[in-house]
Amino acid sequence: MLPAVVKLCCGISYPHVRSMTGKRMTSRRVNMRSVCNSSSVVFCRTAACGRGSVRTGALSPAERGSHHMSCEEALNEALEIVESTDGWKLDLAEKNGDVIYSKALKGNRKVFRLEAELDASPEELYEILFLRVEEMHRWNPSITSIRVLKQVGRNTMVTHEVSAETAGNLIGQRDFLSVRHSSRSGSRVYLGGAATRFESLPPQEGFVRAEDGPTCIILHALPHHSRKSRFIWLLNMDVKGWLPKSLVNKALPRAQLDFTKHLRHHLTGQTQESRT
Ligand SMILES: CC(C)CCC[C@@H](C)[C@H]1CC[C@H]2[C@@H]3CC=C4C[C@@H](O)CC[C@]4(C)[C@H]3CC[C@]12C
Repeated sequence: MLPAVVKLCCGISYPHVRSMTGKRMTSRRVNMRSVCNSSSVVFCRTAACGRGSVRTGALSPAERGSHHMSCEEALNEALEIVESTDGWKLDLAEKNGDVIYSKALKGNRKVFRLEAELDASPEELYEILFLRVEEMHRWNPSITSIRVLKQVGRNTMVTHEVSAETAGNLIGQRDFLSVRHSSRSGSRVYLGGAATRFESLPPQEGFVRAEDGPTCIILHALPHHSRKSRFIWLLNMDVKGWLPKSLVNKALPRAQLDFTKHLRHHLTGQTQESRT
């Protein structure tokens, strides 16, 4: 009952989600769910009543569409995809050990799973990738800006992201409107995201609004290393616009490798800073 109420009052829709997998999530992750549940309730209450710093208001039934998903369902959906064992093919393998696997979901949408090892603890990465998400454009030239439009507690936020128009990016500039959510299970940190609609920020003129998610990042500490993590990132993106699939499916894993490269570079700077 509660999830249904949550979804109803949330006014956040994930139109593409169900058509993609054709099923709903089961509650496998008991401890994670309880963390998520509490924050999504707060989130939805705030969204529906317009309390908090940004008034969102409730979306009209037409805007809402017929498919709803709560933040936690989106994260679970992404985890289900990333942890599935069938259908993955090696897409790219870098000399430094970074690998990307890809898999076609129903509807022939390709998703990508990057696996890398990073010199930072899950906690440090959580700080960089979630708490300080608005600073990402400073160290990642693929991103022009990220704004937190709404923050609900520590674990959930609505963000607007604009990707950069860089020479290496064959796809062109995009903007995204996502709900982002974090949760933990022991020493693991999960970051989830999915495209959403937000009344006060309809698609912008001159921008192609792409849809990110359901997507997730899993951060977990490597055994016997206090400052090393395994970084697993599911990229599940509909870039929209008329583009050949072959081009998109080349650009997306490239974008993942670039992201990881910039993140590493940023981490090196941070380590030097903390030593001086
Ligand atoms: C190829 C073109 C279209 C897109 C290139 C830019 C892509 C790689 C950028 C644009 C927006 C970015 C996302 C913006 C916000 C977050 C939330 C954070 O907690 C983890 C990283 C994550 C999920 C970023 C991953 C990289 C991202 C998806």
